[in-house]
Amino acid sequence: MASFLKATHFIRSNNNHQNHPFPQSYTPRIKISTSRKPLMAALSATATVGLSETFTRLKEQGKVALIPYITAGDPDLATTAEALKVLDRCGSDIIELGVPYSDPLADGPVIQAAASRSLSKGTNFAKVISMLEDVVPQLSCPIALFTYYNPILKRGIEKFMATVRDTGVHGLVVPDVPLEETERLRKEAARHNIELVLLTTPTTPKIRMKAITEASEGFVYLVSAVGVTGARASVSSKVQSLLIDIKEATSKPVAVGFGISKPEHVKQVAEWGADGVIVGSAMVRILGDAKSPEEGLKELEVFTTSLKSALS
Ligand SMILES: O=P(O)(O)OC[C@@H](O)[C@@H](O)c1c[nH]c2ccccc12
Repeated sequence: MASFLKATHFIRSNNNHQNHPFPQSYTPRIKISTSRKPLMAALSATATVGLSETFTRLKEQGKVALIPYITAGDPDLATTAEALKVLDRCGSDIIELGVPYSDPLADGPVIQAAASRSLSKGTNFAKVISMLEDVVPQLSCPIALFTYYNPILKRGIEKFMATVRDTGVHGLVVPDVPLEETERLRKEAARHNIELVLLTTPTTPKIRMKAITEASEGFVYLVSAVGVTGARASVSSKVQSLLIDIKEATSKPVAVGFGISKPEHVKQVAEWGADGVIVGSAMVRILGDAKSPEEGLKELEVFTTSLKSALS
């Protein structure tokens, strides 16, 4: 207990401004020492399947990936299992599944509320994993697990990766780890054939953005707006120039998330050259506001289908 608390404190207290939701995306004042161990062994073990292969396949077809995000356990894990199947059936190319966490500092009200409802129902990491063990074999698209860093540290990085990999999860998104600290995570992820997706934001300096694109696996997550997750009226036109900058820095696929909640948004971001679009809060809201799980799943199906057709 003490050691993971200390580790988390270390990460946060080294950031320029406290509790910055995206420590990957800006330069910390104090350089955090990183292991010098070569990554060769780890990298040679990476027979990447999953996220990057999905993007390669889509690119060949001239298509843009639809990546919904939902929070596990809201309204309950049985509904999450069904929701994953619905999302898969409606043409999702990758699904980002959030592990609920009590201090979701990068999340806006919709996902925060979903996480606390889920936690109050008793959802925990072990239960999410056992649900996934059951459902992943029934899905045709890869899962990227979203979690804050603390639950990983609590279990131990290696054990966490092994557990996640055993469920057949292909990717991992961890927003609150500074780039300098991702080396250990990346190494363990690579050893377990998990693609660790890193995030860049509109305020990330170019040189750091380049480093993020180099270190990111699967795809690069472009956060479209400063702030926290949540549906917005429109997608900032700045995304278009950010995409140009990122594409100059890397040939890896780039998926845009934050505030994308309508078919028009999805279409717009695709036209600006994104390789994927991530839609979170709008999905989470549907499941959270529904009168019953069945209603929620039906609405989710309609909504996902409408997003998918905006991409075809
Ligand atoms: O909810 P939005 O605005 O549609 O954004 C995507 C998002 O939900 C998902 O990728 C996500 C959920 N929580 C996060 C925290 C940080 C970064 C990304 C996320």
